[in-house]
Amino acid sequence: MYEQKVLIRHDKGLHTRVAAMIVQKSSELQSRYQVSLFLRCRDRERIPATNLMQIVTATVKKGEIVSVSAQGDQIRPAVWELVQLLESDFPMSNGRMLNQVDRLLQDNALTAEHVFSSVANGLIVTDENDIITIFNPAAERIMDLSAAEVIGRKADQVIPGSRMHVVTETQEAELGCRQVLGASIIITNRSPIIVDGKVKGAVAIFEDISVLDKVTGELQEVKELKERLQLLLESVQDGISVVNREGYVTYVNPAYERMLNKGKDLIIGQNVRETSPDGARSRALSTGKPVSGEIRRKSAVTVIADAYPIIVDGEVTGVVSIVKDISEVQILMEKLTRLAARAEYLEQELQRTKKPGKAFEHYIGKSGKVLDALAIAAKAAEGPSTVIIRGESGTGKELVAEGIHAAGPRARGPFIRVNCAAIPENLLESELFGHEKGAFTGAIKRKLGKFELARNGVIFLDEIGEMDKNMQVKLLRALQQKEITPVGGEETRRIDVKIIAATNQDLEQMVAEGRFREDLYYRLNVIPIHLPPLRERQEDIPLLVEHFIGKIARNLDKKIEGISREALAMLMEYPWPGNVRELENIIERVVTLTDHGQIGLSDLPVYLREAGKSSMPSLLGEPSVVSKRESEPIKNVVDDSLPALLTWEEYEKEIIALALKKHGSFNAAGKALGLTHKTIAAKARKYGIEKTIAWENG
Ligand SMILES: Nc1ncnc2c1ncn2[C@@H]1O[C@H](COP(=O)(O)OP(=O)(O)OP(=O)(O)O)[C@@H](O)[C@H]1O
Repeated sequence: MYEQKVLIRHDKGLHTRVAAMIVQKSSELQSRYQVSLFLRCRDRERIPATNLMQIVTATVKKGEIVSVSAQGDQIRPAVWELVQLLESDFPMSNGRMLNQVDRLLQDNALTAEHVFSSVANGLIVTDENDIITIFNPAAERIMDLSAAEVIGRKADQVIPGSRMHVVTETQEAELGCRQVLGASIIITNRSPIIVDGKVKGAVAIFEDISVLDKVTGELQEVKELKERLQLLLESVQDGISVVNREGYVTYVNPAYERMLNKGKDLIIGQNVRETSPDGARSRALSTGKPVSGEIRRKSAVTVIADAYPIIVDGEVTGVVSIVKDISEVQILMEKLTRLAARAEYLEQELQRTKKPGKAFEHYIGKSGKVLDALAIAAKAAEGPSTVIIRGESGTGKELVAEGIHAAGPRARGPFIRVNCAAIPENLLESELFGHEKGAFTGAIKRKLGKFELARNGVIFLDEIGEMDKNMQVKLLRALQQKEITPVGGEETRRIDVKIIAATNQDLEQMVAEGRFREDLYYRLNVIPIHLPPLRERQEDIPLLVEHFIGKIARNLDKKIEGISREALAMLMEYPWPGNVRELENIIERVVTLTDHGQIGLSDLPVYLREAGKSSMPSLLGEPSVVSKRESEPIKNVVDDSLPALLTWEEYEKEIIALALKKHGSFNAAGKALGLTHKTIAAKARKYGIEKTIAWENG
């Protein structure tokens, strides 16, 4: 770049009018020589030689050196001519030139005025006496004052809280001052105007930031709200996820990541329509309706999810889902269900009048048949094999089953008794295998079956011969596969129980008649134990009588010394169709009703005595209650014309037929004889006397 230095000789230096002449000349030279001209003084930046304001504010004095430079085509003549002007005395003789300079100055003044008027900020200028010289339209608007009434007057008199005079005095700028003016908030910069080191007044530029202030405040509130929400989302234990209208996951909180055991980088960006098209979120997105209570397995946990569509102006723009980990709850539910079922069972057991015995020592008997049976039972207790206990009603099958449980390795586990005859056929399956109603509600309404209740213990299937054939199939499957399927459920459950079945029925006969499945018979008949009827072990009667007298007297807090020889002989003679249960019942009644220390012949029920006389029991007295009216004539059931000795079965048939005739129902006849109604019914069927009762009862 070509540059030439010039010494300024003009007395007033480059003042306004001189500067205007330089600008005018430079414009002319630039267009004539196709160049751009610049001035530079005191090592400052170059300034365009056509910029009046910049030349004036450079305040170049007489005697200072100014560099003139140019860029473009003919730089030398252009620089030379401008140097000539700068070195001259700036003659004003040329009238044309004078006019042009004046116009330039006028234009510049108008431009400045226009700039002041158009700026959006308020502008106030005061002179060194605090007199307002400029008050632009924005200042009028913000201050609600008209320029006409304030220009020419002292600022601190017309502008409330004005500090222009302070700035003029101190010559120190005040920047970013916040000021409340009526309902508005104003921010002001005030600066002193210093020319040639002398203060010439002050300028204030200010703007109304009320709206900005309000927006800033709102923004701050939104920020705080966002922070709070963020904190909330991060600290809740429920998993939260958000998907957008296309189904892409856009947000997940840390709890959600934990539940999935995956970082959010792997989750965000997935599309739920692809990863889980039937899930709650996909459905809420497609239908625009909330989906709640959806149970899902996620990673290692079970969760319940609710999904809510985000609806903006009637359009679904995404979905928020809230997921709760219910694994713990499920475990607790499970425990609760188990405990509730167990409590219910125990309560039922308590209701039962019969007190269960503890182990084999409670099974009284020293006869060979009893010892044989107990030896097998003790062996059977050691292993896991299925046991079936056979014997007439009242022979103590349950007592032996309890003994097997108590003597075996599962003694610490439960002993669960199921009377297959007492439960209606349609309920037996759910009683044994349990039932459930749906995955979640099932956790509450689910009922555990006896097989599950007996886990780690023993299940005692009493009266197995009464089980209906459909149920026999299901039981067989359960025993073979060692697992059960609860009613209404799909999942199978392993069973871990020792099975003891019992029956007083002739299972072999039933198999032959097709009433009991052969395959189930073999599956159950692994270790059979036969309990002898009491009439086949008369030698045990004294032991049992002594045992029951002692036990019952203790319970009733009575002092009974024993039983007379005659009375005992009579008890030993009686055939005991109801076996030990009948004997126990009779002893209980005798002990209850007797008033003296030793039980004598007269304490025994009349029918026993009559049976003793004729070797046959009498049923027309009060067999179930010890008669207090022993003197009353008792009609002998046995016709004198009958042969003296009949077979046991003939006696039994006669006894049962008479009991049915007298009492009219299986139940009442059973009670009278100390037998269950099932046994009575079975025997009646066996002897073909059930029709009699139907006919008799009309
Ligand atoms: N050998 C025994 N020693 C002591 N008590 C016995 C004996 N046998 C049976 N009992 C008692 O007789 C009653 C009936 O016994 P249990 O219920 O075990 O008979 P069961 O053979 O299972 O009868 P059912 O076939 O009618 O169910 C019980 O109170 C039991 O305690």
